[in-house]
Amino acid sequence: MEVVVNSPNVKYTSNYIESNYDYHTTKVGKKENKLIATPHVEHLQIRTGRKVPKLGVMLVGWGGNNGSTFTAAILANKLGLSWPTKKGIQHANWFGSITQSSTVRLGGDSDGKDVYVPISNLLPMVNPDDIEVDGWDISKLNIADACKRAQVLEPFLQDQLRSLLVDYKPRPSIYNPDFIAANQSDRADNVIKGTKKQQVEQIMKDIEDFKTKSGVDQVIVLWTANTERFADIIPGTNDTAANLEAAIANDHPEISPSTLFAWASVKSNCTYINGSPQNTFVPGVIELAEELGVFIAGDDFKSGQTKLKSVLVDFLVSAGIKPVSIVSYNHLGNNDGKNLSAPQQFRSKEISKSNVVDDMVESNRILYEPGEKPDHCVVIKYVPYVADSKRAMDEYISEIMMGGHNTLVVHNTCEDSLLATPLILDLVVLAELCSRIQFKKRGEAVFCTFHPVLSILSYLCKAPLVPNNTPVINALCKQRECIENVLRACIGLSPDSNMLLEHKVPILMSKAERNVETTVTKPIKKNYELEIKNTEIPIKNGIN
Ligand SMILES: NC(=O)c1ccc[n+]([C@@H]2O[C@H](COP(=O)([O-])OP(=O)(O)OC[C@H]3O[C@@H](n4cnc5c(N)ncnc54)[C@H](O)[C@@H]3O)[C@@H](O)[C@H]2O)c1
Ligand SMILES: O=P([O-])([O-])O[C@@H]1[C@@H](O)[C@H](O)[C@@H](O)[C@H](O)[C@@H]1O
Repeated sequence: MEVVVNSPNVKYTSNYIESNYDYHTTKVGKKENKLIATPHVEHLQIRTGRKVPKLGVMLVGWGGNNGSTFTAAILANKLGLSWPTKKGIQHANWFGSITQSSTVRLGGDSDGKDVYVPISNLLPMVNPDDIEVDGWDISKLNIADACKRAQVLEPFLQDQLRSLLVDYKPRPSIYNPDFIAANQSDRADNVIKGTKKQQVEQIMKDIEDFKTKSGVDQVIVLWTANTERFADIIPGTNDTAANLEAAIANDHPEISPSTLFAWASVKSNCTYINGSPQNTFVPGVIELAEELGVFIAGDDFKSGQTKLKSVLVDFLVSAGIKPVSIVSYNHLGNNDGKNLSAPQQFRSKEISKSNVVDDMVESNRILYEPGEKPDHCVVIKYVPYVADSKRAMDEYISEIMMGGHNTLVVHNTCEDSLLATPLILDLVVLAELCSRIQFKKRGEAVFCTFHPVLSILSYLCKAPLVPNNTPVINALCKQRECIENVLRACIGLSPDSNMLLEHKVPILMSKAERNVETTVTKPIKKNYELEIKNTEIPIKNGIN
């Protein structure tokens, strides 16, 4: 059901949803041994384009487990397919996608009951059924055969899609054996020859060719190819846009395929998203994106073990419990696992999986001294037999009061690609939506967009890429609230504070809830009356 906001601060025109939104924050300063908290408000005008474009998604690594599964899922949902399984009939769905399968609390009805709506009802979003898919792979296998190779989807479903998927053929791609595991070389039968400059030119031609042939209005390029080793950041080579452009022209060996794809995409005015952990976004690419105002986002889909970690550690630390040892082991047998069995590629993944607790640890100086962190160990092993069915085992040891310990052990088995595929959808749907959202301070003339480094997509990434000198947030609940509350602001609704005072304070409660009239008239005791203005919070034993 569509959501229409009844407010003088929200206007629906034929082209935009416009909202006057007061953005409230708290500025904190220090004065002697006090922290001074000062409420601050920015009076904003936000407008969201109502026309949803026809979206094209070009996947790098299209023939992989994630890429082929994503393509099959788009068609299976579009065609409303179902298939028999040993437990009965299974219908296509998008479980695991927040835009397709999650809801938000809109507010309370006249009976005081919470009203929840699909998150996609808040603002006009791309319908997955309308997405056109294309892409590249170093393996020339068509997508029907790629699905078979991936061993992710049931044969009964694959059989229904084969006649369609067989016509999806990945475009030749940029292959550089120096950046992915040597064990991937047997797949590389579909590569673009030539210099790096020629390869970039071909990628840009491919994007234009896809646009022309598909008739899409907008293209988003997303990397779901193999994890690459980290590239060295070399001053004079990839540290600025100009130097990177020159390095590409000079065929510099340290420019990775993923950076070439990012460069070509940004030059083609296409949002580029990195679903893998490598440092595709060298400073030269970030500078180009900022100069051209093109969105980039990443890194590394946050799909399973790490997603849970960004909830569990947040829960423990915010409960005043101190995680002191985190060991995350998993084994899997898909091609991703095969590629990650090589040390340099594993190192990329180890980095993205290891930094996810930093913000939560940093938030609590009662538990942790400056610089103190839990032991954190990441292990990934390749065991072919389990294929895409990843087995993850985690152990969390925490200190509780008076020298006690709490040990949480988690065992998690999942088809890894079925956790990542819905994230690909959310990344492209939300990135496209963000391209239609603009902000300005009330009274000013010019609207601006989000910063080109689209950190609002952090919820979907293990190692969020954020604008320089801005905070990296990994706590999943905060990341999800960020998305929810930005969408609410676009339709003039305040953040859901979860205070629910309307159910706690008699003067706000409904008559039915109050049921004892006298509590409303009960005099408020003097010492409860607080004057809240520039609240001064004394600093206790050095804790800010
Ligand atoms: N749960 C998940 O599946 C998950 C979670 C987080 C991150 N990731 C990352 O997503 C990526 C894809 O995962 P997957 O399971 O689909 O892996 P996959 O190995 O099945 O697919 C990768 C595909 O990329 C292709 N490829 C490699 N180099 C290429 C290049 N330069 N250009 C074009 N294609 C290239 C390979 O041929 C392969 O088809 C990996 O980097 C993985 O680490 C996956
Ligand atoms: O998202 P997550 O489950 O923490 O991490 C996953 C790893 O556990 C897995 O070994 C790897 O193959 C996937 O690419 C993904 O990165």
